[in-house]
Amino acid sequence: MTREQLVKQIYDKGSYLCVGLDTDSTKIPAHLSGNPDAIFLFNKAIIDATRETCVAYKINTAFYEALGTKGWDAMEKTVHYIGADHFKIADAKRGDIGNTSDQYAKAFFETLPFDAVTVAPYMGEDSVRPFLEYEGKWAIVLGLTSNKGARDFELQASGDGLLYEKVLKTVSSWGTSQNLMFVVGATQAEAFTRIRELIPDHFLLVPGVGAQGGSLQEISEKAMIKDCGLLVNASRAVIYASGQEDFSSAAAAVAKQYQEEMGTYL
Ligand SMILES: O=c1ccn([C@@H]2O[C@H](COP(=O)(O)O)[C@@H](O)[C@H]2O)c(=O)[nH]1
Repeated sequence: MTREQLVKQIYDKGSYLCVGLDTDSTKIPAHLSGNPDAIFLFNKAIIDATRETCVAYKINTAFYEALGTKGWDAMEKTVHYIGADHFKIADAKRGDIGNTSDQYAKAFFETLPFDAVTVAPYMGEDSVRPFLEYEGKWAIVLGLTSNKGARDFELQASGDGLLYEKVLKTVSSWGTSQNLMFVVGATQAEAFTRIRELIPDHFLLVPGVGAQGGSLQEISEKAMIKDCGLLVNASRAVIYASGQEDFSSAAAAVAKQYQEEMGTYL
């Protein structure tokens, strides 16, 4: 999906919500959990309930890889079920020497129909470049993450700035704002103004609202740009809004609330 197509979806829907399908097999409601296809059926119900209110889905591959082939099959069915109108992110945090990254890019962009893969920048340019070589596909590079471990490296001094600032500056020269986004955690709201000085045009994937407590209002006020430039992810707050039979209507209601609030900032 191109930037133009993504932006059109955002303004047509009045939403920059990304629903995170962090589907934990231990949290599937009881009426589904005995079904051999429970993970996919849960995801399908969430997707059907949130399609109109979000523009993207983020599949965190860890939750599927943890289940072996059964989990990978559920992920594959899910990404196909989402379809072409939504931006599909594999949150896999990949990145390795060039010929290995080639294979990761092939796995998510050719074998599976994802639009974007999250990539760790630590191994440098040759580890990221393979994800930038597909027309209409995106690398979403970890910039400043939402967890407390961000202090261990990302927020440490490096040269005349902070390490994450160096990552944003350097990585942004490897691609363009048409094929490269950055992950910035919603819990890092005080950094958003600085981040927009460094990368004024790139889309940001922002996890950390909902369960991690980040403020949608603060992020939107500080980091929204003229064509939005934001995808805000919520996983647990949406998909586990209820643990009962009404889980999909509860998810729909939470996603609708996010959409309504986002509509006021767009
Ligand atoms: O800095 C980061 C990078 C990735 N994540 C991922 O986003 C979701 C957040 O889930 P919630 O349930 O909405 O908290 C999850 O997949 C994380 O692995 C992040 O949280 N922070």
